[in-house]
Amino acid sequence: ARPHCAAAAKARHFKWEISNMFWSPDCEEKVVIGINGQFPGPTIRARAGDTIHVELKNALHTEGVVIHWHGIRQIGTPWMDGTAAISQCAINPEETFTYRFVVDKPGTYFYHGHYGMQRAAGLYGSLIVDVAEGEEEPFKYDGELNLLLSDWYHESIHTQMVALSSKPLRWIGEPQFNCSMAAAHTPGATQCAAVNRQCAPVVLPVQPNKTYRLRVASTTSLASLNLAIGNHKMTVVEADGNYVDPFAADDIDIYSGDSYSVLLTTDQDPSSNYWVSVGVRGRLPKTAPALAVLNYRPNRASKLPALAPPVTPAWDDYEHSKAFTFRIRARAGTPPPPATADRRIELLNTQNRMDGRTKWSINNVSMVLPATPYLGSLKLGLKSTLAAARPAETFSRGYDVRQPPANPNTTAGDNVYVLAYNTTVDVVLQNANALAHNVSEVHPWHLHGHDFWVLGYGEGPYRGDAADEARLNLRDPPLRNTAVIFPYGWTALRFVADNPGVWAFHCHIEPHLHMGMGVVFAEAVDRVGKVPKEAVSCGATASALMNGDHL
Ligand SMILES: O=C1O[C@H]([C@@H](O)CO)C(O)=C1O
Repeated sequence: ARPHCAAAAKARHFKWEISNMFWSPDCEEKVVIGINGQFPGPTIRARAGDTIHVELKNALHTEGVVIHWHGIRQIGTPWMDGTAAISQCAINPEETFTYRFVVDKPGTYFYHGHYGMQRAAGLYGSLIVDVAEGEEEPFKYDGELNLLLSDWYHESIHTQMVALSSKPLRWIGEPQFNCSMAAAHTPGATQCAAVNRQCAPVVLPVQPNKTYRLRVASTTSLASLNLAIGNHKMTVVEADGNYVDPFAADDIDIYSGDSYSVLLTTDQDPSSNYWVSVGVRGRLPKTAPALAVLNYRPNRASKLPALAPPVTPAWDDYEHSKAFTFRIRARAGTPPPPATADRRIELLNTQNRMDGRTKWSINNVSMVLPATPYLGSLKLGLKSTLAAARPAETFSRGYDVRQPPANPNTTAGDNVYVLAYNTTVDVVLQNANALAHNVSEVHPWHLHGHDFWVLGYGEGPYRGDAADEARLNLRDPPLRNTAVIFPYGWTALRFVADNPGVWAFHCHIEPHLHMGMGVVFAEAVDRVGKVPKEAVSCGATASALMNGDHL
């Protein structure tokens, strides 16, 4: 027996400089936001229990920046969540801010910009947390592979943000070319030869007859994706940093904000390489599938696979998507949800018009973020932080989710829900028809500060009656931080408000968040510990601090 070593949690220090730089993600030179001259940013690797220190210098010339640690709950450190206008002030050019937080749970995570649309400018990277020293994963593997999926636009995010805020809307359209860094082998895209390392095809090197843990996460701006590997099955074992009941799949769906681990056994003809295909889901695929190479060593990586790339399911095959999603169940041993909730918040997702612009609204209010981050202003109890009225807890049962809104006019608001400490909260996300007839899109919703149990899904309007209740799974619902709503459907989530802070909950599609598709949970703010001044010294909070108020 191995002597049990006392938890050897480490402090892991990183020094980052964030700057704009020329890069060619798909062999066409553009400007990306890079970290230490790298795109995507450096991978952070740590063990559960470690403390991450990222000393971040903003070297963008004229823009603020923040980094959100997607999937890390920031228990006790809500000021380190990295959401501009919510958990902290944007870090000004030439300023340095140090993120310090504990990664308490093993899993596949990532980090990304959370100010304006900076994620879509390429500001992201992987964050992988291994089990604590001396502990073991509940499955075995011989090696590991990691894919961080993204999409890419040739227009700058500045152009995109102006277009999205224009009267009338100038929709940014579908991503220009690639769905991942792996795009270079896309049939027809001959300009993407592997001569330019910045757009060279991704190669996943493997040995025959081994089992690999493939980590996959999606930080796409818009696209929902599906991943398939020629002739290989995958066994899904982890979702969003939580173990799931293992199940085999030929292909997996990955929405923006999702992460998975799958086990892959290299039991195919070792004289060949195999294609990994990444295709678009849920929206007309104007972007060709991206390809990576599963390279059975010692074959050369450039040896073309004998088989054609696997064809990912049709973009609008929602039955396929649902079948995959519904198979995701918690692994035995996962904490079960409380049997009942104290509060149910029902959120109707609609596309609307406001003053000639196109917006996304929640219960007919489109979210706008304040000049002063909530964590400071609410902690100080500054008057006029919130509007007089709190947002609606539900929507009219008479609303026809199958039709475009009868009255498309919407208003703007803070969408801040105040949650009492330790209450159990149910959220029902209700999808609806967009402005155009017969259009209802997929929206992946991401919650900061928590995992939630995904209790269930339904078609059409949620009524909260016995039939809807019967659809809820209280036995083995998966814990996740991102959950999708399918077209015209609803999704029910449950979480316990046990992490004081101010947390964003929003559609992870970057342009949709920009268009107002989100809410904020102000959770037991009176119980938030001492907020570091450097996180919230701006706007009305800075004035109050100068006047002698204390955080
Ligand atoms: O927000 C969106 O706007 C467009 C379309 O609805 C209007 O052009 C689209 O596809 C979105 O997802």
